[in-house]
Amino acid sequence: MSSSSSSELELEIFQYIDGHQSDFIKDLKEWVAVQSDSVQPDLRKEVIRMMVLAADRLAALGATVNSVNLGSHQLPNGQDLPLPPVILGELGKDPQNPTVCFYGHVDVQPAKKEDGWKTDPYTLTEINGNLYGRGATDNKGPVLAWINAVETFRALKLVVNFKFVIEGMEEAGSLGLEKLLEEENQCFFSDVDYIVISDNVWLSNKKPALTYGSRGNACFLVEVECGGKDLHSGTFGGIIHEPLTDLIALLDSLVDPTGHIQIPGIYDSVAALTEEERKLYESIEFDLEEHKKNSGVKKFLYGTKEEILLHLWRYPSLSIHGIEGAFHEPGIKTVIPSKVIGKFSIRQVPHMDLSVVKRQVRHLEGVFSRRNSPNKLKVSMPLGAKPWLADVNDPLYKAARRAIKKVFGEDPDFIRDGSTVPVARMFQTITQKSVIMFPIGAADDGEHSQNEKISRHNYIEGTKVFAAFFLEISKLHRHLHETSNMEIKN
Ligand SMILES: C[C@H](N)C(=O)N[C@@H](Cc1c[nH]cn1)C(=O)O
Ligand SMILES: [Zn+2]
Ligand SMILES: [Zn+2]
Repeated sequence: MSSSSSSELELEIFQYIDGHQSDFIKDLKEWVAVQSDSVQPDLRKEVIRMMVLAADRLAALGATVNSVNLGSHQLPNGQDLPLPPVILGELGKDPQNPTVCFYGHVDVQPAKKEDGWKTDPYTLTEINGNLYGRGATDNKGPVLAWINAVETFRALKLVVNFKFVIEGMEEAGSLGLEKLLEEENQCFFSDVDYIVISDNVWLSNKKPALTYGSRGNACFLVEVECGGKDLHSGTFGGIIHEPLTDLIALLDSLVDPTGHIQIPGIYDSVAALTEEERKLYESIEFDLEEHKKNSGVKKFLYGTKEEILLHLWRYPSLSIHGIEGAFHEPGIKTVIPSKVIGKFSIRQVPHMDLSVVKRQVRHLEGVFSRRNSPNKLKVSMPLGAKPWLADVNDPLYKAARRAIKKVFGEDPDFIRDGSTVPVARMFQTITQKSVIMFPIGAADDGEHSQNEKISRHNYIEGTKVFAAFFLEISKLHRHLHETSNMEIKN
């Protein structure tokens, strides 16, 4: 930590954080132990239990906590499932202080030991300075780092008013959240000055970063059905149009081997790359070999740093995620599945429009009709999140950059992210407040993957960075207000 220019208050705070490392890790262990997987319906109870834990943690901090009931949602099979509540928390109301609203989520992606985890995904395990467990970096670790930074301040002196938005459906598309934000815009958000999201990772394993843009995501289901039951492939194979064969042809029509999306018109509205941007990309430090090593693959689709960054941040991508209804167990089963559902998503970028993308995906209907199959095709887009882009000249970025410099001793990378935090764009559009993505996880944390982790270093120094940020944003905010008051007087 570079503390040459740190104030006494900062040093006191940093010492407090260092001295409470084991408490902070114990908290994370307790949270990781909850299987708050929002994707699998049978684990919804665990997500709701997790929301109670998070609400209790905020209440213990002294925050006023409102767990807002969002009702329920319907699954594609017609089953009704309760949505977890969204927590709106509040701590401090000093009109002299800026009000910073933090967003985080405490639901996680599915994880099973058999998927190839070295350790039990729901038992936080420290190996060589890394804390392994589902949700360690996405997003329980960063949420706790923020809460623990707030706790540190509360033990001393609050320089910021805090608000919290904690949800439990981010991994399933933040269902119900947009409506709540709209309803609360004139109430809960009316006195918020700044919004901070810490739900992504740095571009590098070691160098900190601040994120000013992210892609959106349009998720699609492609359902192909023949009769009402599975069939014996000896009795019916060769005489029927098989749903899985149709589906594979449909999925194959989406993207070519170079990664180019084959849906006509999909690239039409992608914002043109400016010369300034191109230069920016050239100047970004990015270790292609490190990134390849993190992914575990042998070769990327593109060979240069600039092409890789452009295809992650500036261009859309299409990924195929799975096929429901297809036989996937080990061994052989000579069956023809009667109904299969292909799942794919398109990460979109400015200025792509979700409704246009949805229309363009009707390309699948054309491919299907050329197959002359009597089967039933249904294409739907159950989820659509928009891309987000922020202004790096906002005071939020200045304060965060100073905090990073103070704690990590170097300036952050200014990056975009290829993944999606649906709430980023919602906050921006609905509240019109400034939003920053302020990651503390590293590029090799393995979000959504086996052996997800956050390093002890990032977790603890990340807590310090958030604490340093509170001081910086409070200084900057006061300065901005004094300057604007002077301008009014003159
Ligand atoms: C970046 C964030 N931690 C995350 O993982 N977001 C998910 C959200 C999502 C998008 N479509 C469906 N869920 C992601 O980018 O996959
Ligand atoms: Zn996340
Ligand atoms: Zn995630």
